[in-house]
Amino acid sequence: MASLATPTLKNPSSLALSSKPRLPSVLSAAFPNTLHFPRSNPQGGRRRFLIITASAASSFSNKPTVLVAEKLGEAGLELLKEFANVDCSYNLSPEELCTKISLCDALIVRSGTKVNREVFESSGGRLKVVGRAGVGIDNVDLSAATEHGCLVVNAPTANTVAAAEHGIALLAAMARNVAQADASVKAGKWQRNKYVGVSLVGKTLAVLGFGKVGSEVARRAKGLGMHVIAHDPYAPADRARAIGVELVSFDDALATADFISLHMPLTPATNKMLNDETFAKMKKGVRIVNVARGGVIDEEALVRALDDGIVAQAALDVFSQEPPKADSKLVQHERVTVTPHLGASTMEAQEGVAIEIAEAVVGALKGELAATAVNAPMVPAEVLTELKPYVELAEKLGRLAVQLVAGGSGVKTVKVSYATSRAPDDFDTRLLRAMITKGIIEPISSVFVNLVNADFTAKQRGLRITEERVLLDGSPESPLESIQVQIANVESKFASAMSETGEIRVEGRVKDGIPHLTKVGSFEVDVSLEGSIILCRQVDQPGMIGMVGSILGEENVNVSFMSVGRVAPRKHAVMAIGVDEQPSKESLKRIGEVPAIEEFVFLKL
Ligand SMILES: NC(=O)c1ccc[n+]([C@@H]2O[C@H](COP(=O)([O-])OP(=O)(O)OC[C@H]3O[C@@H](n4cnc5c(N)ncnc54)[C@H](O)[C@@H]3O)[C@@H](O)[C@H]2O)c1
Ligand SMILES: O=C(O)[C@H](O)COP(=O)(O)O
Repeated sequence: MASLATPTLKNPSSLALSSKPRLPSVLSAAFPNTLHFPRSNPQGGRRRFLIITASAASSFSNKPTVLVAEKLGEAGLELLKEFANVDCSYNLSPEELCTKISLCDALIVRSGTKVNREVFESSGGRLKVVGRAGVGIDNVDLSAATEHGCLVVNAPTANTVAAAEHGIALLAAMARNVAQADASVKAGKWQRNKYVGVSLVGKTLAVLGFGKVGSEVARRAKGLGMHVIAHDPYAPADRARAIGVELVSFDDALATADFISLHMPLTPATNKMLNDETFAKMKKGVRIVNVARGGVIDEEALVRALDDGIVAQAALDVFSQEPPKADSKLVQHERVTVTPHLGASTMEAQEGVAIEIAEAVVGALKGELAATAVNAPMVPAEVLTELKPYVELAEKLGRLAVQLVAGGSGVKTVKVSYATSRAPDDFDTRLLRAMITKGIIEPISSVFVNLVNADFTAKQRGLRITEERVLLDGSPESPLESIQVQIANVESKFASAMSETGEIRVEGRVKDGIPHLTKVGSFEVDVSLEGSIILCRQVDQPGMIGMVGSILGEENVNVSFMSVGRVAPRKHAVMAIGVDEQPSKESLKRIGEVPAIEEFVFLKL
């Protein structure tokens, strides 16, 4: 039975980008719908690349537009302006942000802008990068970013010292009532007995969250003569040992600390970590510093703990709502010292953060894989170069396999086998998996798939992709021998594509840098994966190639490749014909009418 149905390629024009002369061949081939620009690493380290989706080739012929929605240091702005049109629009309302965002390729924010789902939805697919000029990314909806294929980068290092210094400043100011005493003197009072403080030396400080800021706070607190302990479920013990800090359990930290300093990110797990229950476990008279995020403390519980005398004092730079309400009991509390989220606000840190984020955003727009990507895997440049032809092969095998499914839908279970002699830790399949996913999903949906959203998109569509490595003997010179893609639990419109075990099976390998289809079902074939392919199952007999070739030749369709795979002479054979042009329906019908041809399918790559 011949099949004339050809699934429509939803986005054939996307392939046009790959022939744009300005695209480096490695990356344009890797992601035809993407912009990829390599950039040298100023540190002289390994170059990394980011795969950025380009909604329109035309947007690249002009400069990209970067919206800077909060104040950014001059040095960073200068860097951005060398590459992009920069729109500095501060204090936008959420509605104004949503309106503007559809005209922007990148957005840079600090902690004051909520980059929520609506922002990504309003961007209409144009927004490629969100740059968070700082560490905390709790104001960016990462799930929504990933779903929209938008990369999020942050600037995780430049404000570490500033935040640690602010933590120490609050610690000392709180212990010595600096803010309260200052206000009192300015109010004309002289209350020396009222503002007697407590000493830091010899006291136990518990650092909760022993990351970059936490460890810098610990280092400084030790210099002040404090005994420092830390709790962090993920911190390496050797880092703590190197600073002379003991890692302890959460409960031990709470029970022994005279001072607690918070330095963990705000996540669902850390949200309201300090609450009525945990305050009850603290030493009476404990003092708390928070330069992390307001949300890690249940603020109403803190007011109760202050009033009950469990917490003697608190010094807070951050609040669950910023700015907090003017009549907030916590802010107005006499034993609470507050600052308006100033942790990162030093001249030096702001210049550093601005440069760090501008470099990350420009690099990302150029196609570099950002070292500070928050929601995408990083693939080193040399790995990309090596994988380039396999990346093409992976996408094309995905495209072929899905076009072989009867009706093109119902694809839920895909099994991918990589035949390789590389050790598992020397063989990263994320990019290949993303490309197979792209190949499978794009022809049958309107979804645009890239490295950022491939796994998410697969999961969302209920597509389960399992991977296995078939270990080969031999030299691991080339990363891969072959890739096999199997789709289970579906019918095929080309029965010969079914394997003995009932899956649609296609297999390919790279020959002289060109991806080839080498197996369909149980039939060995050999056709380069360029243009389009006609697969025919026929009774093996002389003259078949000539017969089909002349039908195509009559309408000037150029045959690029032909190969026949057969089970045995004069039995069934599968003929794979590569064509540069798409044959007309009439020609395809004539091929189907050749008596020896039992079934055929036309597949677009
Ligand atoms: N006030 C400011 O202006 C300012 C400035 C910089 C950073 N910050 C905040 O400080 C946070 C920390 O910054 P960083 O650069 O040190 O980040 P980091 O990622 O280097 O460190 C965070 C640490 O918290 C740990 N952690 C995670 N969950 C934890 C838990 N449940 N209990 C204890 N520890 C946990 C992590 O393992 C990590 O070591 C940021 O996320 C940001 O919210 C605030
Ligand atoms: O997470 C951070 O980096 C700090 O909270 C700084 O935030 P900011 O950029 O709004 O100063």
